[in-house]
Amino acid sequence: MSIQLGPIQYGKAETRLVRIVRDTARHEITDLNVSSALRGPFEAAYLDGDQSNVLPTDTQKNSAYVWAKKLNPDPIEAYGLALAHHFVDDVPPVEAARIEIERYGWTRVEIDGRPHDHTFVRTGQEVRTAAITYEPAVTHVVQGFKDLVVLKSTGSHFKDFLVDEYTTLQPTDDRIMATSLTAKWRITDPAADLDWNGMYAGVKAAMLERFAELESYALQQTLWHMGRAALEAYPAIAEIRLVAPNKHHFLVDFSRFDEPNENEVFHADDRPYGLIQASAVREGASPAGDAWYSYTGLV
Ligand SMILES: O=c1[nH]c(=O)c2[nH]c(=O)[nH]c2[nH]1
Repeated sequence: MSIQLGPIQYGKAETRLVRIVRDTARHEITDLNVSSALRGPFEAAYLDGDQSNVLPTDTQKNSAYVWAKKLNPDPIEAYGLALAHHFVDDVPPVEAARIEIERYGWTRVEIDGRPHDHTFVRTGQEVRTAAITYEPAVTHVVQGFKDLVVLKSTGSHFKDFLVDEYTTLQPTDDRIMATSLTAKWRITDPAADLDWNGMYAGVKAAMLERFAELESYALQQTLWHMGRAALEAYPAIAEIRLVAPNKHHFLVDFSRFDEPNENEVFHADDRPYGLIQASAVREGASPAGDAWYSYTGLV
């Protein structure tokens, strides 16, 4: 019986770093969770415990800190690309690097309507994500977000579904649609001057507009149209993947009470939930390669 070593990668996961830009009295904050993974000829470390090719994960953590100092890590995609280039270009024998970043949002506290220079409040909205894979013959950036909680209180139907002897669900022409959306979109070999923050805001806005305006007959349909909206808005995006738990809101039965309940009071159930996944791919797009080969599973 022959047992072979399979695919390997190693690195430092979840380096929490906060960068303050304080060149003026008006500070800027970038709050990150950074993971790096190196890919290359590291078999000896696994097979024999030979560390001669192994750049310690502790060093990778330090590099994440130093690169956050060298350059303001905003946009996170440019920071991730620079860090990946460092590992591959400066550290033989590293052959490819994967950088995964979560960015937590902060906005300025407002006092008497004026944004404060150095006091911030965490935004409860989505976590922005980026995954950079530098190989180096090809570069993939997967930009995205997770935990974007959205809800529409009407404009959603679910009816005419397949029914068998176990089906109890009632059809509806007016329900709440809500989800906590994860979206990731791939740009392969991005242009050097790509406006990452602009693309992020634009994709999010395009998807939210479609979510709001599409008369929905299923979460599946809504996701497909949201994904299409992103690809329509940005030709540089090769494909997009969406994951959406259907956050069910069940109408509370008021038949025992002396009150009507005309789609006004719901029970927000947390589990089980439908879990709907979708993707949209541009025809003729460059191949995905290892763009989706994840390290931490966080982004
Ligand atoms: O949008 C929906 N898609 C489904 O597949 C489904 N299944 C279900 O029970 N409710 C819903 N809603």
